[in-house]
Amino acid sequence: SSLATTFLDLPLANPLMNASGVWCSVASQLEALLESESGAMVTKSCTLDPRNGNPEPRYRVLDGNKPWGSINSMGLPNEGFPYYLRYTERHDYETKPLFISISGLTLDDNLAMVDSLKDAVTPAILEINLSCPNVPGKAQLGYDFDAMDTLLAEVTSGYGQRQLGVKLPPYFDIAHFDEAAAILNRYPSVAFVTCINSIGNALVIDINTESVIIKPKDGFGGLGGDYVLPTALANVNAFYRRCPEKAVIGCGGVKSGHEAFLHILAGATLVQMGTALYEEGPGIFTRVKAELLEIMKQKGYENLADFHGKLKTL
Ligand SMILES: O=C(O)c1[nH]c(=O)[nH]c(=O)c1I
Repeated sequence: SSLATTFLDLPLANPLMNASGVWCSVASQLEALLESESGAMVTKSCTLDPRNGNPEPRYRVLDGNKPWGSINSMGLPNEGFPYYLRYTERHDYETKPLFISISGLTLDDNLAMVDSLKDAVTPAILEINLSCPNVPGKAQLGYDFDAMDTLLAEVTSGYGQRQLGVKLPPYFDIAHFDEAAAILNRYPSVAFVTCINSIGNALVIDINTESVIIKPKDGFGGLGGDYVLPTALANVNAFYRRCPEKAVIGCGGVKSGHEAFLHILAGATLVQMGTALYEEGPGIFTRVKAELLEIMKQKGYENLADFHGKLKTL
């Protein structure tokens, strides 16, 4: 069996990569991802200028010894767009593809970053984050369909119809899947969707301290890990069914070959890891690769195409 795949006509050794935001904010982390066995990698969502982000503690795993998931309200800390643009200029694209994630605070900031990327003519693949839930006072684009439509119209024309993708928040209503997909399908150059970002504004309470466990936003933060897997699979499959011309990248609740297999069965071409990578480090890619291969062997699948998107219904 083989994990080899392609994405936007690029060859990948395997479908596994990090989720934006995890182990990808600074050069040392990006170099560790490059050296890891991931098939691809993505940078931390960036703004035009560097940001410190929210006060700490701003990331916690829940039930520490056996983390069922995580909650975070990082607040978009990042080194600023120029830092990541410089990394795209020195990345080794022969080793693995690189995605660059942007999350501008304004439409103009997003357009400025897109314009610089277009001029840079870099092989890096643009993933526009429409779903950061943790910038106080800023509603996320993914839940404002008019704003999302406007952004995509401006960005796709600004990017000269070059292929790009969007990172979406989870949706929980069939009508919302329909509406979001209808907008996305009007932009053929949006070649992929990454589902899902964290489930926004959850609240974790510690019974011993009778307190919330992260400092920003009175403890409200994005949920990741085991808790989000069924929602992640639903969003992957919903957009896989509704956007036949686009690829879907699955993200949410992947911590072993098992969940990676489920995401691919549901329609994901690539699979991202966030919480599990945060807790285990880049060695996780070696483990999950072996686990996924083992499951494929048990089931008699030679390659990913043998089961990609082949989820059965009853
Ligand atoms: O708080 C963050 O930095 C953050 N946290 C998330 O869970 N998703 C995001 O897209 C972002 I930009």
